[in-house]
Amino acid sequence: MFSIKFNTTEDLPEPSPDLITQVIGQDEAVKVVLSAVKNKRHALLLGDPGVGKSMMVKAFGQLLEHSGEFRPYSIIARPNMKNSEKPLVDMIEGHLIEETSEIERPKMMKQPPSIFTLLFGIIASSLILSYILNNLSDPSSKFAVIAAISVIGSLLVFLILFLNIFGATKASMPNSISPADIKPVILYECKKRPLVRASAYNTTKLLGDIKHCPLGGKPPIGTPPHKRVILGAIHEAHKGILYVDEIKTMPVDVQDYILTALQDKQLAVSGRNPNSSGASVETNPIPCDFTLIMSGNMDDVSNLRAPLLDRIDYKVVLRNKMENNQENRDKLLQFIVQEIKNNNLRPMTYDACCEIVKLAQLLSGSKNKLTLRLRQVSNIIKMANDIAVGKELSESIAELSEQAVIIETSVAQTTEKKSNKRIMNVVEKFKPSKKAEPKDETHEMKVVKKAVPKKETAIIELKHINEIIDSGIYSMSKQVGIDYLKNFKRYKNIVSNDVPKVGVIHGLAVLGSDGLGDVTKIITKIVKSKNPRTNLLNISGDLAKHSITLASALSKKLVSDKTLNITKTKEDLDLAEHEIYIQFSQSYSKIDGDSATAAACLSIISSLLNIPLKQDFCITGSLDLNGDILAIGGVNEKINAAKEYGFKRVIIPKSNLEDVIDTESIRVIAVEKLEEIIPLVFELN
Ligand SMILES: Nc1ncnc2c1ncn2[C@@H]1O[C@H](COP(=O)(O)OP(=O)(O)OP(=O)(O)O)[C@@H](O)[C@H]1O
Repeated sequence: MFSIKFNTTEDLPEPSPDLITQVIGQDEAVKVVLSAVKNKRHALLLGDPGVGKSMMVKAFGQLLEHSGEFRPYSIIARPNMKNSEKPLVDMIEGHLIEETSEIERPKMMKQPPSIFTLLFGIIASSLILSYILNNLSDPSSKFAVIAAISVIGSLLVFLILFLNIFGATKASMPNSISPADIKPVILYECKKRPLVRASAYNTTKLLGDIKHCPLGGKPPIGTPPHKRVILGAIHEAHKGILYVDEIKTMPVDVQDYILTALQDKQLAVSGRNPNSSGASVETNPIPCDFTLIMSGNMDDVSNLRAPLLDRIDYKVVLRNKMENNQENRDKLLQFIVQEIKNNNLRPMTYDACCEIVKLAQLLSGSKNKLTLRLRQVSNIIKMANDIAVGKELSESIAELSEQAVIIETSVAQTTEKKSNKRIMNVVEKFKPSKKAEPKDETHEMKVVKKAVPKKETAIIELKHINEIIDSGIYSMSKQVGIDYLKNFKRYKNIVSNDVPKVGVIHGLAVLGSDGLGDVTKIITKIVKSKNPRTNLLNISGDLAKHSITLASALSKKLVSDKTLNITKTKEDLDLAEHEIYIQFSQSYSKIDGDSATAAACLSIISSLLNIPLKQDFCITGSLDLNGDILAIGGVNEKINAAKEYGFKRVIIPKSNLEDVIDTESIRVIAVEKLEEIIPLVFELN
């Protein structure tokens, strides 16, 4: 399996701390994007979720920190004396030194206590007052307390109301500006080449904002505009990388702003919320010369405006699977070791690592491939770790309570003269929460020590991985599928048997996006009718409907042309006077696709010619008009379903044979043409 032998992953070398060497299976993409970043070209990373897009960008950030010269800089904001609504933002190259000590850092605005605070205060003080008064017997003391609290309360109410109601009015009055209000503030200090990450939907984080001031935003009560400027990620990424993920959610106006920033290499910050006092404030353009890397899934590109897409030089598609060879299996092993180290997990046994490789095959859909959707694999490893650790804990706790019972009994027997309190003390000490070492180590306590859970001994074993895979807990659709099969399978009238039936065949389907196979019974009945047509029952998806209609036409043609080499025909067969009913029996979940065409075609032929079909096999395969059996998806899930229902044979397209992972306890027959299937499935004698 791997080029190295080991018992557990603890025997393997530690992973490299360099993130770039931790990215596996994306060598081409890494090379391309690395050169893009070095040459300050913009890039778009596309690929399935969890294939390592963010990880790659993080790795580039780590590399950039150590590459080339970088001159630190700071961004400061000053008040604009001519127009206070247009604060001035400057970039200062180099380290901030003492002469800029005049500059202060922006603090969060202190807001006056609200009316709610006032109400809360009144209720709280009334309660305290009533409590105090109840406890005072002297009437003069009661009077003094009431008077004192009334004076303090009135002052507080006045102050709060003044700040809340008259604050804004006061703010608009001509004011004298204090020196603190004209001090410049540091908005951002950049000491190393930045990698700034922002989600596409977070407009404020991306483009910056001007904070709201409930007091009107003018000194002395309000906060001056230059102190309310918040820089965006595009400004903080100046001279570095701006990484924007989730491009699907990027609003069109944000795309336009980014476009402007890319072109002008500068962008002003203005208030984003029209209801805020910041809406009327706008800074001068602030430098933002960055390398843009965006990422998303393949379909998300449609959300990007053409002019922005045009300015992205590199469009890199990340792979979602790699070849299953020794080199890549070793890489997968490296990934397991990394995940264990990076997430502080327990070591994993050799067998469990092999099972992860098998899982990677299954998730890739082929024996010859390994999935690169590694977040999913990582999640499974983490959950298996939780089970391993959880089992250890529960075993220890069980062991602990067992010991406690033994000791309780032995203490009771051997120290009859001692008081009950003493016994209770000993039993108390068995509790694992008591960490303190007993001073006087008695026999009972030694036993207790033995029973305290041993730390860090759990190992992730094959059974833990299998528990996660079998439960399907890592995928919602898998769980729904498992639940469906568990609760519904027993009602399904599907049994592998040796009694051939006319028009009845077992097809195979995959339920849900993450795939769980199921067997579907297809039944065809022909009835005499003046209206010759094909009726489809319980078939939901459009593709399925079209393909079964096609299968019906093809089977009629094959029967009328007598190309199937089947001599027996129904005496009264006249296709012009028959209506065909095809039913996907007990198929209640949405099934789409064309993988049931071969099965449906055989079922119709069986009905048309009145020849029974054997009932000991399942079949999957897409059929084209030439009678060729073409590849289908989810072949492994389908084979597993056939096994689950007890079938001994499964017919699959030849082009899928190389994907088949496990052929244990079932005969897999690969076919290329419809003619090849005829002798395998019809009871011709
Ligand atoms: N190619 C890879 N090499 C090593 N680990 C990987 C790789 N791809 C994914 N992983 C693991 O999966 C985790 C998630 O990957 P990452 O966030 O980079 O995926 P993504 O492609 O950005 O996903 P999304 O599109 O959902 O944001 C990583 O932290 C890492 O543990």
